[in-house]
Amino acid sequence: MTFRLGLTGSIGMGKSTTAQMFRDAGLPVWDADAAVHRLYATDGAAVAPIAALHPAALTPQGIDRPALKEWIAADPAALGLIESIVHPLVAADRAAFLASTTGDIAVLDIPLLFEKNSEAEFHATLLVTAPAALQRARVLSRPGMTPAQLDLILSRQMPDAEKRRRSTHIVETLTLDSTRAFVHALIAYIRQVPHA
Ligand SMILES: CC(C)(COP(=O)(O)OP(=O)(O)OC[C@H]1O[C@@H](n2cnc3c(N)ncnc32)[C@H](O)[C@@H]1O)[C@@H](O)C(=O)NCCC(=O)NCCS
Ligand SMILES: Nc1ncnc2c1ncn2[C@@H]1O[C@H](COP(=O)(O)OP(=O)(O)OP(=O)(O)O)[C@@H](O)[C@H]1O
Repeated sequence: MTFRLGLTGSIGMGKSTTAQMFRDAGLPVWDADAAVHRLYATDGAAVAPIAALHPAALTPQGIDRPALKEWIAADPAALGLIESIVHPLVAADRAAFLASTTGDIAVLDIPLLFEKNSEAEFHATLLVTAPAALQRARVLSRPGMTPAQLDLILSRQMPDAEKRRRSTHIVETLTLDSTRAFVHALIAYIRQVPHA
């Protein structure tokens, strides 16, 4: 049995950095965002069904994300329609990854894990978090990001406090060394604890 560890966290909390630490420790990591990028790329499985719903999103490079965002902004039904195509394909990609994984622990990096109420699909969940001021400073240091844009993104994400309540494990990504030590300790802990 492969132990499924769900990894999640809000914008700028250090999810990608932490996922890389699990990779460096030798664990297989599946990335939900990367799966969606594959599905939208040329010949990706979501290209034809999404183009059938919204032809303006079709380009030679696959599905155009800005075109989808315009559609979502203009039509309240759009996101639900996109999700009804993308989510089963993402689930199939994840199932194929898990079926091909022989390791004892697999990490599944899923930005919307709690927003989509998926926690029952994992043996444990790890939330990456940081104090709000550190999160802001990290995100605002990205080129092109403004305080107004960040506030809009944060207002649409589930509050960090709610994610903290729902996760089984939490790591504060204050320094790279302390986070790496936590990652190694969590792997050792999961390997010690008997699970079905
Ligand atoms: C809306 C799209 C075109 C925006 O793409 P873009 O590259 O600009 O941004 P990105 O994918 O990083 O998303 C930005 C933010 O939008 C929010 N978001 C994206 N998808 C969803 C969704 N289905 N429900 C709620 N929020 C969402 C998230 O908070 C995310 O952090 C894209 O996210 C999309 O096609 N989403 C639908 C597919 C989906 O559900 N993906 C989520 C992973 S399964
Ligand atoms: N453990 C850590 N210690 C110190 N700084 C960190 C740590 N993890 C991440 N950071 C810093 O925070 C920034 C954001 O990290 P990262 O890109 O991993 O976040 P993310 O949660 O994946 O973001 P997003 O959800 O926006 O993609 C990085 O530029 C990095 O400098």
